[in-house]
Amino acid sequence: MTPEISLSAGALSKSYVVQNIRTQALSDVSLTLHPGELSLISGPSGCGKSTLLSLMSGLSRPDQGWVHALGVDLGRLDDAKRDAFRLAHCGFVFQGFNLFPALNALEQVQIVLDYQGVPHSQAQRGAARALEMVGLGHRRHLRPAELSGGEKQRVAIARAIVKRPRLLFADEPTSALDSTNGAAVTDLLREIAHRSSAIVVCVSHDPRLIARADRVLEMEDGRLRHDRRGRSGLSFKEISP
Ligand SMILES: Nc1ncnc2c1ncn2[C@@H]1O[C@H](COP(=O)(O)OP(=O)(O)OP(=O)(O)O)[C@@H](O)[C@H]1O
Repeated sequence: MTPEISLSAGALSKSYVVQNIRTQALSDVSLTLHPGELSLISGPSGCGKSTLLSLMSGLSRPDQGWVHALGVDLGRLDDAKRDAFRLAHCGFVFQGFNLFPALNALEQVQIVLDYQGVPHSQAQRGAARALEMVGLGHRRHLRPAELSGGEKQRVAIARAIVKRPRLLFADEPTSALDSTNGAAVTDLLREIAHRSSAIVVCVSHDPRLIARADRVLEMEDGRLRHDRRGRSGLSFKEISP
């Protein structure tokens, strides 16, 4: 049976201690994200967006609270099992693209399936399909130095979706892009959510992206403040402190 596509967190808190000074990055955050939607986590610098993404994706552990992903309580997994969970079910897109300079676009994407032990020709077909999905089929033989910033980010997205993850996390995926490319990348992430019924979560402090998301979660001082429908603009929920 296919597991239900679900991602929920309850009462998440996280602080960091540096040189005996404690910073409360996240305080008592609860939320449920829905499949088939692009959810945007927005808010000013330092409000806890990346920390929330990191906890929701199992990259780090909360001080308090829980995360349930695809029916799995991530807090009950040891580090090796959380790594295996992420490898199997999560895709990641970061601001800096993180592409290998020597590999062409097809190879950048294919390497993910090679690493999973998928047979070569199947991996090549899968990588080509993912590049088609992001509109880069015709650019598959180019290396990063020969691609624009927007194209590089689309290769990074193809790499993140090639194994068809149920959960896709993007941290500031548009901050290195101009507004046209930023909008195109955001639209692509939304399209991926709609087409694949994945849960797509994007962290950004770029206010221009708010109108392009299905749902906008606004953070301030480590807390969720507003939860509203972005594109329809129909519902709006104020979260009391
Ligand atoms: N590894 C860390 N060590 C110490 N403090 C940290 C660490 N990571 C985050 N913080 C602090 O926690 C707070 C929240 O940081 P976080 O990166 O989650 O915010 P953010 O909203 O994503 O910020 P930005 O938009 O600038 O990326 C900030 O005060 C930050 O300085």
